[in-house]
Amino acid sequence: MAWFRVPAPGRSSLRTRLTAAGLRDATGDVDLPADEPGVVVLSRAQDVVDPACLARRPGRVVVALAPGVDADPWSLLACGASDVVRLHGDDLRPVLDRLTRWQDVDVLVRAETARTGVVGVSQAWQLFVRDLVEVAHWSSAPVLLVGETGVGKEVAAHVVHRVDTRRRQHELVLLDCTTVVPTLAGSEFFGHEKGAFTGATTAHEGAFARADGGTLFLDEVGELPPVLQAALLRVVQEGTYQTVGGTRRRRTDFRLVAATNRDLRADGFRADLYHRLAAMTLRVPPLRERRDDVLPLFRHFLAEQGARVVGGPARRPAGGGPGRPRDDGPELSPEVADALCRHDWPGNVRELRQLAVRVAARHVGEGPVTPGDLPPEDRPRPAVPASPASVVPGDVPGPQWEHGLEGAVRDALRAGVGLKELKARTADLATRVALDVGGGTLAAARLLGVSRRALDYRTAAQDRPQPTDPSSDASS
Ligand SMILES: Nc1ncnc2c1ncn2[C@@H]1O[C@H](COP(=O)(O)OP(=O)(O)OP(=O)(O)O)[C@@H](O)[C@H]1O
Repeated sequence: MAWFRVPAPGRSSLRTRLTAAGLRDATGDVDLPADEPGVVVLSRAQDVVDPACLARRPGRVVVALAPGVDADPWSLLACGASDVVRLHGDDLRPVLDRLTRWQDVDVLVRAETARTGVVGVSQAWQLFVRDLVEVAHWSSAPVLLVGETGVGKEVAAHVVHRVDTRRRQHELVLLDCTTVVPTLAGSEFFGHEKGAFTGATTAHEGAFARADGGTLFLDEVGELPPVLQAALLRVVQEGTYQTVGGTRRRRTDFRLVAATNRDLRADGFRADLYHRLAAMTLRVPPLRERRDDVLPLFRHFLAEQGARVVGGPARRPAGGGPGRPRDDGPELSPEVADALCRHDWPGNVRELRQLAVRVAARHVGEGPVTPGDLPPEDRPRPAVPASPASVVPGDVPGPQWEHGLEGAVRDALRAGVGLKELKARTADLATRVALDVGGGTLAAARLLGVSRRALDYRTAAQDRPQPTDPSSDASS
């Protein structure tokens, strides 16, 4: 139930009218109520809104200024108010209309996320998904989704299609512009007639035709070649296209949702097309800006995997069928939860999902996910290397080799280091560790998790360190 606050005493008539409109009186609450939108009415010149309250509850509070009360609306918005309206006489409609809209948005968000298995509890995600649903449901404008790889742009495109009641009974056509082959691009977008070119043995329906009535999602739209940018602009402007080999223009009517992880304005993308696509630009926040989502998402993905793994633990059903957010995955040990929350997730939700797949494959039984369930390459680097102290004379060497030589090689390969460079780096690393431990190559080999022969081979090209502890080498 939406709420109101009228901080000034003696405004009982205002209270009575707001209560009669179905709002709950939250004037005495210590903090702004958390789950529902509401209104704070400033009815005297000396009334103020506590900015800290707004900051904790952004996106859901309208501040209403009674006649004669003045306040800077831009400062209130900057503090977290969603809107500032001036009341005229007894008319509460501007306030009530906004609250009703936000409640409708909430209902749609809850219904759609429950139906499609979209998970997100953080404030940043909630603000994003509410904006998305509002734009998608109450307008027909194109939507541009901007965000890093793996943040959920395609997931968001599905939400747009689902909540657009005029479009959802038609098709959502997904097209990844990075995979469009230039020579076939015309056919993929426009379709072709039978015999239009060699090999065109049948007519083919392109994306513009399939999306008619529905939604066209162009992923990585920044990769679209210039010639196709021009063609797309014409379709978007005129709502017509011509098939390859066709003789007449056909009509199409779709909602365009585009996604990019680059700044199209700075990247040689056609400015006129950009302005068409960017009518409603929404930024999908990266996972590191919504760390509250990490654990719910991880448990959701683990539960999905649990249901798929043959012989996986039989868990209670998710209570909603496939695609719904799941909270029936295994618990996480505190160390695992802590490690997940600390990670920066450069690959965003996709990276988290892939980790859940790897962890689900290692996890056994009904107990919590333990640190050992994380594959070695996914474990956080320990602050202090867990090397056997007995073989580490002298200083603790740097972090590059704390996963052993194999780990260092794997890290380098992942970073795209070439083979020649890799050879030089491993030789250098092996030599450095041997020097760090006082020149004893047997101790260094143990520390790096390889045989002494392998270490000798690696360091052969380098200046061989002189052992300072001959006894350690004598024992090999
Ligand atoms: N909020 C979410 N709830 C559940 N699953 C999600 C959510 N966000 C993303 N995912 C999952 O994470 C993976 C990556 O999401 P998606 O493909 O939508 O990202 P993207 O931003 O479109 O990536 P790219 O930029 O690489 O195309 C998918 O498996 C998707 O189902």
